[in-house]
Amino acid sequence: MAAVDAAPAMAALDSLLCGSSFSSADATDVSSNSVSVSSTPPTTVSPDSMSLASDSDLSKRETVTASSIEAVVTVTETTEIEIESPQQESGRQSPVAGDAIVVAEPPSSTEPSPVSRPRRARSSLPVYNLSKLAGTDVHSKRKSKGDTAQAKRRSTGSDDTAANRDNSIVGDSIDALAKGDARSTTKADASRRERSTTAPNTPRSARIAKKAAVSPAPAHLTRRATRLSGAATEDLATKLSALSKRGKKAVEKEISGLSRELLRLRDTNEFAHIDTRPVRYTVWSNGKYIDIDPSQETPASEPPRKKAKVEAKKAAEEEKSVEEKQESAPQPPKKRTKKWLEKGLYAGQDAPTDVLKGFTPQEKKKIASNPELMPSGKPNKALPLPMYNGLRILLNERDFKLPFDVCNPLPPGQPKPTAYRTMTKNRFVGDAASYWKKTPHFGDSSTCVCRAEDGCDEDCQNRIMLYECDDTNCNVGKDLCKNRAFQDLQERTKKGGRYRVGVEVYKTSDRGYGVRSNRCFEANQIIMEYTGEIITEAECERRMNEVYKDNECYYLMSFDQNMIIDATTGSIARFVNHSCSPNCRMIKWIVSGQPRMALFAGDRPIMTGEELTYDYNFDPFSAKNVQKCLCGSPNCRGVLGPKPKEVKVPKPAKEEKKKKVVKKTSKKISAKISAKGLTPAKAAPKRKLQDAFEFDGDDDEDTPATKKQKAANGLKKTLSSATIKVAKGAKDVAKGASKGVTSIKKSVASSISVAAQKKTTGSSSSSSKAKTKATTTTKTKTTKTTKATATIKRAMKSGVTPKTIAKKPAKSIAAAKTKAIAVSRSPSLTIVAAGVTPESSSASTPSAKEKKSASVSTPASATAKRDLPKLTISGGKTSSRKVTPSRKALEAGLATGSPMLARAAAAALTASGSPAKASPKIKLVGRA
Ligand SMILES: C[S@@+](CC[C@H](N)C(=O)[O-])C[C@H]1O[C@@H](n2cnc3c(N)ncnc32)[C@H](O)[C@@H]1O
Repeated sequence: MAAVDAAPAMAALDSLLCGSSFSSADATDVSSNSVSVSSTPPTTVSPDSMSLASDSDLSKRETVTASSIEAVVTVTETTEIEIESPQQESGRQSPVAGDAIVVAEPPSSTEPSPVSRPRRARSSLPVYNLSKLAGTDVHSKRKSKGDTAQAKRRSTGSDDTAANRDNSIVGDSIDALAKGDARSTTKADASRRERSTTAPNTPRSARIAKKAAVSPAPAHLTRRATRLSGAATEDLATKLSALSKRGKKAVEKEISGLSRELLRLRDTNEFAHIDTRPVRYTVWSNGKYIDIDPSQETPASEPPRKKAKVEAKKAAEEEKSVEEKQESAPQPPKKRTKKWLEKGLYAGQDAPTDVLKGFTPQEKKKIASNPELMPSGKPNKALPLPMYNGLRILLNERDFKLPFDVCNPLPPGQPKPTAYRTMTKNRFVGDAASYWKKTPHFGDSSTCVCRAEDGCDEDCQNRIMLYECDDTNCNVGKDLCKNRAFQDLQERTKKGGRYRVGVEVYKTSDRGYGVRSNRCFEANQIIMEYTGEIITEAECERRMNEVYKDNECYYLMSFDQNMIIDATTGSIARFVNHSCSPNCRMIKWIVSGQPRMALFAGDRPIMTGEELTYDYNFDPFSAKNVQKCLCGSPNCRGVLGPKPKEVKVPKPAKEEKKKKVVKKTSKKISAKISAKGLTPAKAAPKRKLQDAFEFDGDDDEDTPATKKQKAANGLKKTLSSATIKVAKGAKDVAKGASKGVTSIKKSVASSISVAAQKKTTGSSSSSSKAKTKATTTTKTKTTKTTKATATIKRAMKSGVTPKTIAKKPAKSIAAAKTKAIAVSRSPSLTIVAAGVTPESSSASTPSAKEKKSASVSTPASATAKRDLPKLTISGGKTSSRKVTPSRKALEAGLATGSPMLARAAAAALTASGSPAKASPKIKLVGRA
């Protein structure tokens, strides 16, 4: 052992230090105690080969021991084990064990070795006590009996770190190796032994401790204890200085490298097992991940930087808000502006301009004497008084109540039809479009002759003809023109909203759905357009048989050119119910050359909340198709059918024949429709020729003003009857106006196309002449596909300028305020003859005498004529007004639906020196 070479020792040390921190711990394996603690002991003790080796083997083993530290360790271990073998316990001493002990004994006899112990003591030691080796003997009985020494050991041991212990041992080993003598080695061994004595849980240690307690510990023991308690590193450094350069470097390198690395690691959160990542709370619902708003997460989960940012932001915001507060503080609080309700009971209805209208002179005096009652001229921003009675109420100082719905006329949430598809514009479907294009019969409008001050009022020729003014046919201009109902409607409803639209569908108690007003409407004001799909008769038939066969209600209405509007997909006007005393009318107008249907208010204003109705006036064709009318008006006819007069009026046999032929073409479909549900549209009555000129039953109730309005708005007529009327009217006009009209092909026309062209030659001076060409095309329809056209062409020179032609009749019409010439287009084509209101149409029929003299022929209804206003021409003085022949012709022409034809006829009349020229006055005979 003394001959141990330093080089292999250093190499061994090197290998010991090159590893983890546990490498140095492994170095403690040189201690037998360490071995016994760290290694897994066998459960049964049996002498190994080394313990049984003979003396002769000893020399060999020593050589091995000298060759490497590991060998030394092995030997030592073996020695230790041998010492504690049960064979020794039985008194049989192994030579190896004895030798080993001898080697470990210090040479000096004066200094007792701390590790030397009596053989007796050694033999009494238990061999391989598992609990001791594993360190679990602290829980043994001895501990519970108050083994203070053991407790002390344990507390001492807890102070010592493993590293210190290891270092001290390594230091001892190095020390010994560096000295290179046996004594040093022995000393190192002794230190190992001493180390083993400090190891806990061995009875031997306990005994040593007892000894130490009795006698003071030797100096070297004290020093070693100090070393074990923490000064070992310094010692190590001191001792390393004794090493050779190479060894020192190697050791320093390893140690310093390790410590640096450890230092670096120690500062990391990872090393300290600190998780700084934010905790994200995840929520899963029904197998889906729900992302939580990060702002809802606990602030603790925010990383510090983010937290700092958020805090800074918050602080900035607070500062800002404080600044704002400071800034806003001195400012006076904003004045709240009251928003007044403008809608309600009077929505859409202008207040009367003349507040004194209708007051008696006494009342007027009273009002004048009380200036408070007189209107100040300032706009009234308060809740208005009842519009027409307000002033009177104030005057008489009466109490009054405003209706409950003055500001909220209709409660919301009305039930609506399920299949509720709307269409705001007509749409041609199938063949309808192509067929429609072939007959541009409405392109004959000419510019009206109204003046700015007139503003296209009731005397506007476009209005009379039910042509809407636009940029192409208006003399007044958009700003002043009042004949633009459809444009007004579009503007009104463009923005939407219930008050602008003004109508809503609601559920009636007994007639299915209906439509009521959401606002007020003036008399004759446009309310809504009747739109839908424009289809041919064939398509209508197909739909009736295939699509609507199970329907209870149909929304089909005869329109124009044998077409039908199917409003199943269309505007809500289709829900308007019938009434025998309606407050509205359905009228067809020509807008930009195209026919359009719309619902207009009747002759009296409509108040908010009223149900809107019009007279279907359709022919059920069969008694079994008759539906009971539930309108509830006093003059209810009892059924949804034509007006009684229309049924009562006897018809000449000749006309009956004609009508029968006409009916053939459309009866088939109409009958089907009426059989299915008696809708107003398809089942529209086939008006008889004279029906178009008959009065309604409520004629007597109508004032002249009412009649005028009615005349201006027209009356629905059926396709076939209108055709006849037009054909006949055209013929009569031609006869009466000039007798120069070549011919009109009489036919059972389904429609009439009247085109008129005005050709003006020369300047606007009085010498200039106008050339007017009037063409009337009558389409015959004996079958659906055949058409016969009769064209009347007349080009005549007129002695009057176009201005004369145009203005004279206009003026004449304006003068006749009590009468109106109206052409009303019903779903097929409705014509109201000159001087005839829709309701008084039968009264317009001139007498036979008048027919002869005036040549103005309208289909007659002899029964009513005496009661009705008549338009006639006489050579004498007129009782009411004077009308030129051209006016007469114009009026007659208007009856056919074409102002141009009328003008042409008038020109012809003038030029041909007809009786009309000789007696150019038209006598308008009013009702008695
Ligand atoms: C075009 S729809 C009108 C809207 C219909 N009420 C609805 O709910 O769809 C026509 C049908 O309404 C019913 N109707 C309309 N006015 C009526 C009245 N005055 N009396 C009874 N039924 C009426 C009839 O059934 C008629 O066939």
